[in-house]
Amino acid sequence: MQPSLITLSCAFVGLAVLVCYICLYRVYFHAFAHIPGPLLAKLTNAYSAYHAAKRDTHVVIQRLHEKYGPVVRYGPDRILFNSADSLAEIYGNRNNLFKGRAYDAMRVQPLPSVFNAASNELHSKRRKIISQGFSEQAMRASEPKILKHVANYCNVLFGPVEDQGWSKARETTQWSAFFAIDLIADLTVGRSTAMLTSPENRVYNPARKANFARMGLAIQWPEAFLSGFFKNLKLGELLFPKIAELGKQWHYLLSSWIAARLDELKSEEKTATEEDMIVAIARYRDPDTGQGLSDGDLTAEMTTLLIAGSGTITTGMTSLLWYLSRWPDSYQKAVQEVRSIFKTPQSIGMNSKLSTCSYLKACMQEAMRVSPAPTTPLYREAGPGGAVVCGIHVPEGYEVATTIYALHHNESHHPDSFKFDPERWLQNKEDIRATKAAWAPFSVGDRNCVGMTLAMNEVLIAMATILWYGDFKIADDLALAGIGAGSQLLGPGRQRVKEFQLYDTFGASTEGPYLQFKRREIP
Ligand code: HEM
Repeated sequence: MQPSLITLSCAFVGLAVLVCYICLYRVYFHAFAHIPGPLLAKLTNAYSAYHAAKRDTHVVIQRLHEKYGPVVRYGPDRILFNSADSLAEIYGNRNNLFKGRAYDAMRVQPLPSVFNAASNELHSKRRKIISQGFSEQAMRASEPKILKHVANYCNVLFGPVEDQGWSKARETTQWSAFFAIDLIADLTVGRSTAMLTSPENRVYNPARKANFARMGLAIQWPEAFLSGFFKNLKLGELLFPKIAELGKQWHYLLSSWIAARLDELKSEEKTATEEDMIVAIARYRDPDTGQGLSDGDLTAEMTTLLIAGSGTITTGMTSLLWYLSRWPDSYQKAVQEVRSIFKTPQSIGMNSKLSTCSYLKACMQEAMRVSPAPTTPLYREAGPGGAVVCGIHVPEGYEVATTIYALHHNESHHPDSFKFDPERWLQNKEDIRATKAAWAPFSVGDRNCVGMTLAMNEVLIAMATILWYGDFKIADDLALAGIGAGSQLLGPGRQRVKEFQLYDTFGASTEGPYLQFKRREIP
């Protein structure tokens, strides 16, 4: 039987009343009604998903804080804070805030990992296990692999030369991404992805990028990617079909690498000779139960490491390359330091000499401040009874975050915040402490980055090796030189020419810088 016109009209009016009710409630009666923010953000998370799709989340949030102040409503049930205090309160260890549905929505693997585990209990169990892969012994074991992939990276960058010893312009985002994935695949599952050296393996790159884009959308609009009413409609996947499909393909590919390594381990003698992270992690046994991780849990954990340790390193490398190529004084000081500390390239490694490269380290910290890898707000959800952040009550189930990019450009913490100024990290101890309190590229607290030491070593070793072998400069070709730069044409918040532009895909994606490299004459 056809529904009558009256039935349809009633249904339409009913729906309109419901929508009006929800809108009025969210704007005037909601627990966050008193928090300022854009009207659309108060009504729906589709507002922040729109900005995730435009990849300008961090730029928009930084501007919203400038407009509305330190607390901004960025979704119906979400507020953002912007201070060192809020960073400590939200991500500090003793709060009632957890990774919740936003992290569930990002998950593709059937089982949770250390990254998206909601409960403290599961997280601390997993963190203990994963830390086996980052122990001092594991770090020492990783050094030869780091050096091998850094050598491949340098060979490509300094590669065939064209004019007066200078290479042609290299798009460093792409090469740094290949370096990062080759290295992390080798460190985690002993796999040679050879993206730096074998063009045929680069076909995976679009799937890798799509996975990050999917994560960026899902964290902003969890209800479109989670089970329930919307999942039946597959709204997230309907709106972004290519990203959703390619993103899943990346997971299938990583799972197949992990499965292959697990099969190898089972067929090897009990003591596997190759010390990749999966060996250290699979070997772990719970002291109480004697149990290790199941294959499914191992797959979830190793997938997390493969994803977490690739895009972030790419941004770490490219932003450092960008700022050193744009700030000649800093570049010269870093070159001088590296070439005076390391007499030979063989002496570069995870050693005491590396830790004396204080200027290079300051450059890295400063690049990670101005253009940090995490561009999305890392939401935390209030548990039963709610939480209090900077004096504001957050009811159970509602979410809060301090956006790292906005914090790094909060002028009260980092004056002249868009200036690349490594000297900030070389002042007296008191000032450095204040700078550091509002610096969080690796987040803080018990869910901070487990790979932080490894990541900093990778970036420092790679950059020290590049600077040891030769020089780099901005591409001569003006059409390429500007790629990655800010410009008035890119719109508000992206106008600063010397700021390396980030594009939010959960973590940052980047384009450029295009640089030319030249080996130096070794004295
Ligand atoms: C420059 C490089 C890196 C940056 C900037 C970075 C940044 C971060 C940040 C901000 C978080 C917190 C995420 C959240 O709260 O949702 C995080 C977590 C994590 N990172 Fe990194 N990361 C880097 C490199 C790495 C590497 C090389 C690995 C491993 C190979 C790694 C593994 C992880 C894992 C497993 C977590 C989850 C930790 C937990 O929840 O206990 N990261 N990272």
